[in-house]
Amino acid sequence: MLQGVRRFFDQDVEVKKRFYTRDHTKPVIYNSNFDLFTSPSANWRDTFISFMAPSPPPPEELPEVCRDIQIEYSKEVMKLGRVLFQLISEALKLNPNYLGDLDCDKALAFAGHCYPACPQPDLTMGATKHTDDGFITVLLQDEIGGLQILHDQQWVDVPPTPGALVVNIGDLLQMISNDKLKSVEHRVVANEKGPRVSVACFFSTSLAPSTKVYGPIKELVSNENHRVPRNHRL
Ligand SMILES: O=C(O)CCC(=O)C(=O)O
Ligand SMILES: [Fe+2]
Repeated sequence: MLQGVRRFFDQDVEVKKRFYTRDHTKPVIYNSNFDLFTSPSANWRDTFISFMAPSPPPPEELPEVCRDIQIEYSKEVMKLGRVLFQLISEALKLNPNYLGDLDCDKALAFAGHCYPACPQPDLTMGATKHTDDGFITVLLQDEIGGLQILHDQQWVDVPPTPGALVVNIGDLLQMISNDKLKSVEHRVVANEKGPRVSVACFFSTSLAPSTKVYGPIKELVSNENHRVPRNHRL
């Protein structure tokens, strides 16, 4: 999969610019700094994004150099997601199908990132400090490294392990778990070595307008840890 992402970014600008857009209704959204106009600072990173579930784009709309692997990889991540949400449900002492029944495992956004080699890495960030806003993120990173999480006010490296995936809890899962699970703050430092590539698959809500309301799961709200419900319509 990482080779497929490298193949996408290695293409000629003339080929890539066909996908260049900030319009989220397009099947592939390729740009530098998808949050350029809302973020306080820019990232040293380019990204292409597609929404692969529940309604994937027609295969011919995906970049030819990585479409087969992108489709296959996304299917495997969906299968993994079903198991992860069962395990997380059990960890929360809920019925194993609980989070699946809430559709936490139904919508997937695929992001292929490229962090170019940076001549002055101490002057910028690959990705500035943030939390992911969905339920969970399944992350595949190459061997270069740079991902860090904030733990006890200290930045801790998440070193790349060949064949391993990193799973992050996101804001929505923190909210519905009534803060039992924490959405981890993380960032990516820039590097003189590169390009670094990674794939972040976000289990989130579908982009389609929905009347579904998510709030803290009632079984997880007791008298001791009661909080003002923060229901979110998505
Ligand atoms: O590239 C990485 O290692 C992290 C990417 C990330 O945090 C994100 O896409 O939200
Ligand atoms: Fe992230």
